[in-house]
Amino acid sequence: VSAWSNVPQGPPDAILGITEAFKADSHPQKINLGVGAYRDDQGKPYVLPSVKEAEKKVVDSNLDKEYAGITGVPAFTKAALELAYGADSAPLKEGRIAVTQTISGTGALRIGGAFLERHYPGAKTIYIPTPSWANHNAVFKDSGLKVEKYRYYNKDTIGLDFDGLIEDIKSFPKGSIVLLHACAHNPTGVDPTEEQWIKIAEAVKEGEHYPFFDMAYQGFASGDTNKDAFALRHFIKEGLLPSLCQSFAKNMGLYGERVGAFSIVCESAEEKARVDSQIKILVRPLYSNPPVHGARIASTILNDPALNKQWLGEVKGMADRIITMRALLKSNLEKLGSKHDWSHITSQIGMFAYTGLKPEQMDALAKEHSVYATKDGRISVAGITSGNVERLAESIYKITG
Ligand SMILES: Cc1[nH+]cc(COP(=O)(O)O)c(/C=N/[C@@H](CC(=O)O)C(=O)O)c1O
Repeated sequence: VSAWSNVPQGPPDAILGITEAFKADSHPQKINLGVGAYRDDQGKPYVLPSVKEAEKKVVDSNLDKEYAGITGVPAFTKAALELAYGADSAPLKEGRIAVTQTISGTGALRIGGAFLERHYPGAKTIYIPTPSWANHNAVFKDSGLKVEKYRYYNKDTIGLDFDGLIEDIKSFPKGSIVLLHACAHNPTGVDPTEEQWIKIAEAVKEGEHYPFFDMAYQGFASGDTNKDAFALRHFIKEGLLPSLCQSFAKNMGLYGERVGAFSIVCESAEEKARVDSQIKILVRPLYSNPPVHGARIASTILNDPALNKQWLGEVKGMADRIITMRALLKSNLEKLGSKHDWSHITSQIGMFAYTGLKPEQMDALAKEHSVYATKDGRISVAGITSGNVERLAESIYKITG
């Protein structure tokens, strides 16, 4: 008998499975609002011109294909830190930030989870928002951490449950690990205001909790990379020593190149050296060292002033297109005479809109209208175009009135 006869059939991935269903649909105007990947106004994947330019430079430099170090391409990780923490960041200038290149954002979360599981002095439990990115739970569980939740989203106001969030953070056992979405919360698109972030930092500091940031959308939320890094940089100004997971999948469109970074702000350069040595010991038996091509593209963009400027313009262009599609969807729903308040569609930020539609309504959207999105009512706004927004609004209106 085969060794695998008792392997059970597992469920399709909540997010990536939507694309399978979309592909199977033959409707000529089908719409895919599932996976959080940017599309242009023709509904096509977008390779940023700055990325094409940078890739040409990389290829023309005839680099070898030798192994990168365990922590990846140094010119990339150095520039990734500067993008996130800011050129004038104190810990950065004092050489106190340990960093490794990772297999995109998921890899950063996994390395971070595994590092905390192995070295965190407190309880090996991580508190994640309700709701959070569908994959967070499995990433941290598979890292060996216990996953608990804190209140984040208020379904009545379709906004932030700020009081609940603060109450929960204050109720955690002292020194708990708290996962925070730095910007463009997935799936709700609801972010704390800067004033609320200041209060969240106070609550985290008061409880001596450990802040673990997931920043998968820097620049993609507001169109301004510095603005989107406000929470992370404020926590550091307050003397907190966070971990950070970065992804260049969305803001550079490097989805399939798997470019990311994981960093830990340490108390001193000496501590950073010890932490760095343990990160290497953790990465080496996992995948030894990361792929160089995507990191070389990202590093070329970040380290070349002209390309960096061009890239920032392109990121802002993506963010602006999303903001325009939010406004178009809302105005189309209103034009149809919908009685609902759709202001959350434009007040939310980043790749996703949390519509408030129920799972059975999302099912009906797919079955009756060939509009595909995840059951939780999240739609990837990037999938909306000026060509499909009217049909989308009609479909939602027919279901919600
Ligand atoms: C918050 C968050 N963190 C990390 C990731 C991982 O991205 P990576 O490609 O590993 O850099 C994603 C991806 N989110 C979209 C795609 C996915 O689910 O993989 C999504 O939510 O659709 C996130 O939304």
